[in-house]
Amino acid sequence: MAAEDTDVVQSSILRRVALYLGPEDVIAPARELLSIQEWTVLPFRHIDEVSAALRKQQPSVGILVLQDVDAAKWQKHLLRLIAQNENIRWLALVEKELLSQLSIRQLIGSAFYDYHTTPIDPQRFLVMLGHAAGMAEISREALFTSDADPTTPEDQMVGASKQMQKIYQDIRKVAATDAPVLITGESGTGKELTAKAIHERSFRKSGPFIAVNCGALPANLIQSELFGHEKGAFTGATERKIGRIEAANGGTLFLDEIGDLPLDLQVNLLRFLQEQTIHRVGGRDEIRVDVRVLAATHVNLEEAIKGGAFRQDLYYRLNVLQIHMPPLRAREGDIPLLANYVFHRFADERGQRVKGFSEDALQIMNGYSWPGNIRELINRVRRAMVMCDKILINAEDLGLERRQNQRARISLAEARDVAERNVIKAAIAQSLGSITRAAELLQISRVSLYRLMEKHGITPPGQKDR
Ligand SMILES: Nc1ncnc2c1ncn2[C@@H]1O[C@H](COP(=O)(O)OP(=O)(O)OP(=O)(O)O)[C@@H](O)[C@H]1O
Repeated sequence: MAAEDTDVVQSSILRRVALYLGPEDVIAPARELLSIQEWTVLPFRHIDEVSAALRKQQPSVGILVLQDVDAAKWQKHLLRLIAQNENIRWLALVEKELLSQLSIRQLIGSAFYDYHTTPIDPQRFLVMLGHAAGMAEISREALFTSDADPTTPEDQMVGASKQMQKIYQDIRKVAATDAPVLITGESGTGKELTAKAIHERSFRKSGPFIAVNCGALPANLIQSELFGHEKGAFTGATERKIGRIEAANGGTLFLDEIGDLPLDLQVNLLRFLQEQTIHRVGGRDEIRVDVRVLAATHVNLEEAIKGGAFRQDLYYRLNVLQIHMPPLRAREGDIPLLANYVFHRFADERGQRVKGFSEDALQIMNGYSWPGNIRELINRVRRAMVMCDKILINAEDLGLERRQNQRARISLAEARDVAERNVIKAAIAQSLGSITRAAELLQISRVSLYRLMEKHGITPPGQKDR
């Protein structure tokens, strides 16, 4: 995947994310409409925070409140931000009186996509925001879309967190080689999607992508499923069958749950990886096959090797390159993006009144640990979209509040602990990792926040939670 493709992949979802630098009361009148129209507005107090956020997020629109006449200062700030990400469309919010200043008019004319005078007229402001996002997307596409990127909506990888930026980089790097890749990570983190992305960015992209779930096939069928069989090879083999490895000729074979492959088949697979040839079951001929193998596992294969369930030599063969998919709870800022993505992708399934998520739902989603990762998020949001009969989906529609209620047998102290931890994690996520901002949101000092993070085992952003 070219660096630019990552932007294409992200562009459709980041359309409705805007950075906002200015006092809350200026944008407050538009808050309700923003929420109904499914905009995520990320608030900031200082220009340095905006700049830091741009290293992690790539929204389509930035909104700056120009509060004073120091046009030179704003110009400097803006040039810095534009240099960081030239795809963002910047909008100015400015008091009518300030517009009489020539320097401010020059600044707006030269560096901003559009402006709006305060106090905000929510309807007009939302139209302007929509145009800016649309333009950002069009120019992104014009710059980056190429015929070489066959990404379909179903295969889109959504995520702007630094953890996902690293995955996009890794995909790009391994796609340029033909070596096996082992993709590790918890269930539902996107291992198969990553395998497809590697295939689609490799020189094999016009060949087949064949996925086999080694855990889902019965042991007695798996050999013929993978290697094929000749007619009469065993009872019931009435026809010659081409196996999945052969079917992947010229393309990529994705072996999911490789840790479930029986030991005897691990030997056969190893031979194939070493020699690039196979024998169909019951066949004598050696068949040459040109296939790249990608494998995935959610179990620790090193442990499986120690326990004798997995061959070390096969592990070394498969693990030439490795990509580790981060769990959703560690992907800073991606939960609201994914929730909105699912909301749009399955738009035709949702109740007619449903227009988006309540603040409360977004907060609870941010603080939840998502043991089933993205697959669980997709399921919960889809179900909520169908079941919700209000304008905004709330925590109960997502089945998350109910889960907490089910824990009613825990003590009050434990419940407080859980709530405290969740609120802190949500504030840190909402602040894109800025401890200062998170402390402000929580209305406590930075020192107290660090103490509470220590208490709950929440590590500062950039490190993994304990
Ligand atoms: N970054 C992402 N953006 C959007 N959708 C995603 C993303 N990652 C995964 N998904 C979706 O989440 C679901 C689970 O992904 P996938 O099957 O790739 O996970 P997996 O890690 O292979 O799961 P398992 O270990 O259970 O096989 C799929 O519907 C996939 O399309």
